Amino acid sequence: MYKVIVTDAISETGLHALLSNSNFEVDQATGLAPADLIEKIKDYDALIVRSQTQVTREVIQAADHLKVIARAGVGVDNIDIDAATEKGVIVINAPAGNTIAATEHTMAMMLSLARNIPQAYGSLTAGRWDRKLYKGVELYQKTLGVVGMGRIGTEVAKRAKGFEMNILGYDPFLTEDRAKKMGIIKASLDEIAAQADFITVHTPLTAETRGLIDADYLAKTKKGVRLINCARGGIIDEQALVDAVNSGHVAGAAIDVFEHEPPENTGLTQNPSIIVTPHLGASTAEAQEKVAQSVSEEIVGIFETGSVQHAINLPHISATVQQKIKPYLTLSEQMAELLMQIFKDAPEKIKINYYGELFLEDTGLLTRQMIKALLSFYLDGSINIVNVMQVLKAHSLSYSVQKNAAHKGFTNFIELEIAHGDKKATIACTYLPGFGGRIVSINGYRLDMEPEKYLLYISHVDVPGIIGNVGSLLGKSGINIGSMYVGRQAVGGQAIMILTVDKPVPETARKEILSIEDLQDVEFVAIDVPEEQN
Ligand SMILES: NC(=O)c1ccc[n+]([C@@H]2O[C@H](COP(=O)([O-])OP(=O)(O)OC[C@H]3O[C@@H](n4cnc5c(N)ncnc54)[C@H](O)[C@@H]3O)[C@@H](O)[C@H]2O)c1
Ligand SMILES: O=C(O)[C@H](O)COP(=O)(O)O
Repeated sequence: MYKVIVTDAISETGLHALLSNSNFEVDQATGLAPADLIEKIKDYDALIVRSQTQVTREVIQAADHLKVIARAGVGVDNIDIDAATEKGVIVINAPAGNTIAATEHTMAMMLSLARNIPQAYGSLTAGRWDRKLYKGVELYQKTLGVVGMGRIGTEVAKRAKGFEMNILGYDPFLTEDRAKKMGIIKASLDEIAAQADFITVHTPLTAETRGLIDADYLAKTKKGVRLINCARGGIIDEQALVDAVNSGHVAGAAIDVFEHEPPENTGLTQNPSIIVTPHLGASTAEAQEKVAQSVSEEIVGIFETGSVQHAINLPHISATVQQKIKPYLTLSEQMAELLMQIFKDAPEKIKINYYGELFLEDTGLLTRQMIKALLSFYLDGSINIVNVMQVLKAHSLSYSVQKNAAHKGFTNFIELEIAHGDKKATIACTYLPGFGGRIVSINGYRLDMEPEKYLLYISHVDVPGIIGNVGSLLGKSGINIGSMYVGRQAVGGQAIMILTVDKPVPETARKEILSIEDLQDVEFVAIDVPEEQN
C-alpha cells in the first residue's frame, strides 16, 4: 500500500485514479504549517502540491519513504528540485492541464486592463456613476509583445490575433518559421520594448528571467505601455513597475502572481492603475480537474509500472522513444548487475557504446539504468535513476557514452565496459523481437544467453573433462543446471563456461568446484529477473 498526501486544494474528481486504486491510500491535509509537514511527510511515498506548499530541503530530507513529489500544475519554483534529485525523489508536474485556464485569465486581465473593468465595477458598486474616468483603449490593431512563447504564450498569441492585434513574440526557441506559420513576428526584447502597447510575460521564473522586466527595461518601453504578468512574480520587478506606473510612463498593469504570496508590496496592490488577482490563472474547475487527473494517473504509473512522463529531474523521453528503448530497460540493468558480480572491483571508469538503431534514440534512461546497477553494488540502496548522475559525480567516477550507427550484426547492440586501474571487463546485449533479450558477449567471448536469475560464471583452461566435473559436483549438491554457454579463445586456451541454475549455489559447492584442476575462478551470480521473464 502506497501512501499519498495532498497538501493543497486539489480537485477530488481529478484524484479518481488514486482514490479508486486499492494500492493507494490518500490523505488530504491542506494548510499545514511547515513544521507539521516535516513531521507528517515521514510516512508518505508521494506528495501532491500546487503552488502554496513550500517543499523545502528540510521537508525532503525528513521524507524517509518519499519517491514522488507531484505538482498539480506547471511552476515548480516552490519545490527544491536539487534536494529532491539528491534524495532520489522524482518530481513531476502537469504541464498542459492549466494552459487554457491561464491563457483565458491573461486575456481577461488584458481586456480588464484596457477597459478599466475592475476599477469601474468598484466605483459603481460604491455608489458612483463615473463614465469619464474609466474611458479605455481598444486592443484592435495594437501591438502585443509576448515574452515566452511556450504553451501559454502561444495560446495567448492565437487569441490576441482574434482581436486583430499585431503580435511580437520573444523566446529563445521561437524560430522564424514557427513565427511565420503563426502569423506573428519573431522579435527581440528590445524590439518589443520599442513597439509594444501591451507586454505579457509567459516564462518560468529562473535566474535569467528574474527581473527580466526591470527599471532599465521599462525605461526603454513606449510611454503608455500596459503590462500583464500571469506567469510568476518577480519576472517583472515589482518596485520598478510601481515606480513606472506612478511616474505615468506605464499606463497600467495586470498582475496575477507576486514575488511573495500573499503580496507584501501595497504599492502594487493598492494602486488604481494596477489590477490584481490572487494567483487565479489556473483556478478553473476544468483545469483543476485536468491537473489532478494528470498527476494522479502518473503517480499510479510510477508505482505500478515504473513509467514516468512528466519528470522535471529526469531526462525527458517521448512516448515513442520510451517504446523503442523499453526492451532494453531491464536487460541493460541485468547486464550491468551480471558484469559487476563477476568483476567485483568498484568501477573507476564506465564506458557505454550504443550501436545500430539505438544510435538515433535518446538513450539517457538506459545509461542511468546501467550506471545505477553498477554503483548499487557498492553504494547503499538510496541510489536510483533520479540521483545516479549526482552520485557518480560525487565519487569522481568517469563515464563516457558513444553512439555508432554500425550495427555489429544486430539491429541494436549495447556494450558496457568497466575498468578499475588496469583491470577491465566488458559485456554486451541485444534484443531479438520474438525471442527476448540476450547477453551476446562477456569479456570478448561470444554467447547467446538469455539472462536468468541464478548463474555460475566459470573461467578455466580449455581442457577435456571440466564441464563433466562441474556438472557432477552441482548434481551432488542437488543443483539442477538449466542451460550452459561456453566460449573459448582458442583450442586449449582460455575459456569461460556459464551455467544457469535453478537455485542459489551454496558456498561449499562453489569451493568444491574451485578445486577442479585447470579451473581458475567461479562466481555465483544472482540477478534481478522479473517473474514474467523467467
Ligand atoms: N498564473 C497562473 O496560475 C499560472 C498558470 C499556469 C502557468 N503559469 C506560469 O506560466 C508560465 C508559463 O507556463 P507555460 O506552461 O507556458 O510554460 P512553457 O514551459 O510551455 O513555456 C515557457 C516558455 O518560456 C521560454 N523562456 C524561458 N526562458 C526565457 C527567457 N529568458 N526569455 C524568453 N523566453 C523564455 C521557454 O523557452 C518556453 O518556451 C510558467 O511560469 C508557469 O508557472 C501560471
Ligand atoms: O504554475 C502553475 O501551474 C500556476 O501558477 C498555478 O498554480 P496553482 O496550482 O497554485 O493555482
